[in-house]
Amino acid sequence: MGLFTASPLLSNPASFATASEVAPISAQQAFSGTKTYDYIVIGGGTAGCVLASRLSENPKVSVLVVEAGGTNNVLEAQAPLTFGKLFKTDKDWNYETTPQRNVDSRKQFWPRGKLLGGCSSINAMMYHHCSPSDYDEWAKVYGCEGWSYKEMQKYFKKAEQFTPRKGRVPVDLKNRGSNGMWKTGHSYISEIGGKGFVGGCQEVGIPFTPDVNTPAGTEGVTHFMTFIDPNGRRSSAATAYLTPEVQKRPNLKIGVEVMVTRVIFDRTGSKPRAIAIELEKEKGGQRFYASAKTQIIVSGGSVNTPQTLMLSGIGPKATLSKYGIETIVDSPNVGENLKDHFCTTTILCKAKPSHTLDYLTSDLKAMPALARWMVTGGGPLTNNIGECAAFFRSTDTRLPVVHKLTKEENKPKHYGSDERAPDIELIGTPIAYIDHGATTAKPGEGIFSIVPIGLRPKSTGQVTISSADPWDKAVIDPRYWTDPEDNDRKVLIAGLRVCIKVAQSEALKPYLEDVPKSNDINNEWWPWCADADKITDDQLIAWMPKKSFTLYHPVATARMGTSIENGVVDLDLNVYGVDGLTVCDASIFPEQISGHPTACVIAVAEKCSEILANKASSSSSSSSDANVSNQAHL
Ligand SMILES: Cc1cc2nc3c(=O)[nH]c(=O)nc-3n(C[C@H](O)[C@H](O)[C@H](O)COP(=O)(O)OP(=O)(O)OC[C@H]3O[C@@H](n4cnc5c(N)ncnc54)[C@H](O)[C@@H]3O)c2cc1C
Repeated sequence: MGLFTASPLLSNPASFATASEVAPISAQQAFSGTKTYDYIVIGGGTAGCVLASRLSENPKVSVLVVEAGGTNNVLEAQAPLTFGKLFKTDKDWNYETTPQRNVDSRKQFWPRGKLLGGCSSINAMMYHHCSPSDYDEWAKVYGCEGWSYKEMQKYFKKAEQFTPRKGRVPVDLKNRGSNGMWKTGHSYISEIGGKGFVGGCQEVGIPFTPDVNTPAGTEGVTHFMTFIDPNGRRSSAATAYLTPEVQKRPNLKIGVEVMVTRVIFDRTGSKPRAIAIELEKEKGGQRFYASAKTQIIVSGGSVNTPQTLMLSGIGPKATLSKYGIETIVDSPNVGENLKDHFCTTTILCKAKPSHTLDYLTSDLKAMPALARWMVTGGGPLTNNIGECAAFFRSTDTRLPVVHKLTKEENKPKHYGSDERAPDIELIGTPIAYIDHGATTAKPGEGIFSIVPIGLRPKSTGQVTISSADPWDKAVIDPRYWTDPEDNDRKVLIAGLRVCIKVAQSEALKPYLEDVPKSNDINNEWWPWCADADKITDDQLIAWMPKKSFTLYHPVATARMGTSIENGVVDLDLNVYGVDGLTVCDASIFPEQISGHPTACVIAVAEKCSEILANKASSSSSSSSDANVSNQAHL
């Protein structure tokens, strides 16, 4: 076990795993015949980086983390505004859903990060605890004792290192963490967003709140906090938790550009026990194995985690049998209960180009901003796109615009996690956000984008497999807008009506151009250019699916529950039916939370690391077997 030289990232599996044509079948065989660690983390993404870092803090244990993608050391994963340039590259799993029957039968593009840091390296950096009642719901409604907001707060704080920024509305520092590994603060905010959009939200009755991440809840309109470091760089889970110092730890190995194809079990005992992982560098290539004495943790994210579990024999028996996979545990909830956040088509307002960031989509015009960012760490390239947002309830009677114009049968029910928790978010963006950023404003034109998001969907989807081949993509069917009450769409009608009023507010006017009035839903500026009071529900319903899109927040596909009947993992995140296997990522959320999930994933991973460390120390202190060694076997 020596210190690493050269790059600590290992892309040759032979340097951290053992080549073999056959998988080990017993713990004894695995631990004597393959490279062995105490912990193996599958996926060096958002949760995986936290786990690898925290577990390897104990120099007595050895940790291997294996990431299918490569390094996060690329400009687009560092300069906040540029993350969209990683979509559809080799840093993206580049998923697509099945055709969504209630969304014009369109397939939906689902980017997921395929690099160290996972989605936290390619996302919009919006830092959000969501609603405190979301976690109380986990505890009270889903029986997940130990996961209430009061209990989670400690992990949010443990993770965070907040740096106040001059010139920003001050926040109460008692609610912010100061000693954590993950850096948070405020990014560049445009005037059109910070004053125009925020002022517009206030005009319609949404109060300003400087901090949506406090025990007081998340209602209001805010200048979003981001995960940005004081040098203007993205603070992803990789940059925060796998720092150069952490990467050099002799007890941590980081494998990259290698796929974990399945988990291997010892089935000689009364209960199957996870003992090893199988790896491949490319489809049909040499197989490698690495073993774990203490625990294997699956952190592949909400799409890949259920896929890996199913390929390993844990999932609905009928699905596994269909593809000739031997069932280790018939676990009916693997891949089920999928919830995502879904947006309507974006409302586009024609803005004065000097007030938006559309010019930065031209590489040439972006050069001065790039130079500024590289030298000072400041300027518009630190904008995170989701710079300002508002959270409110679709049934809030203080927002009469929601109700006055909506037909009785289209009025939504509020399914927030408590009576005060939001079910709608509006995001205001100083740039054209169309087709996930792929369609830009015309040269010389400026666009301010506003979009509502349904935060508490009732539509429930599925992730499943289409074969036993790990290189075949998982099948994703979120079943958007299919809930029996059609409430998901009704919530968005309410959201759109508020958006339109904000778009037409006095506060935004000084930043916008004039366009001719039109009531034609095919006009590029509709519904901003229409008479808000004459827009019908039917028009909104016809328009909203045209370019509606995911907000990239799938959860719950390996959810935590009180038994295998309602969950995949128990309250310590152990997989039901086997020993030695944990899941830790967004897939374990029992229910969708009302906002942006990265902070929650990181808090969950902080808690999971603590659970695992406590478990190891209690079993080593109670173990009577003096030969059981916690030392690395590299
Ligand atoms: C474009 C975009 C914008 C977003 N914006 C925000 C935002 O502003 N704020 C916010 O809070 N959230 C945002 N999110 C959501 C948030 O980033 C994710 O919910 C969260 O990061 C998920 O963390 P995770 O650990 O569950 O999965 P991931 O971070 O996706 O990690 C999974 C990791 O496992 C790896 N992996 C998967 N399978 C294997 C395998 N078989 N072998 C080896 N490695 C494997 C993957 O490559 C990946 O690195 C956004 C997401 C996206 C995609």
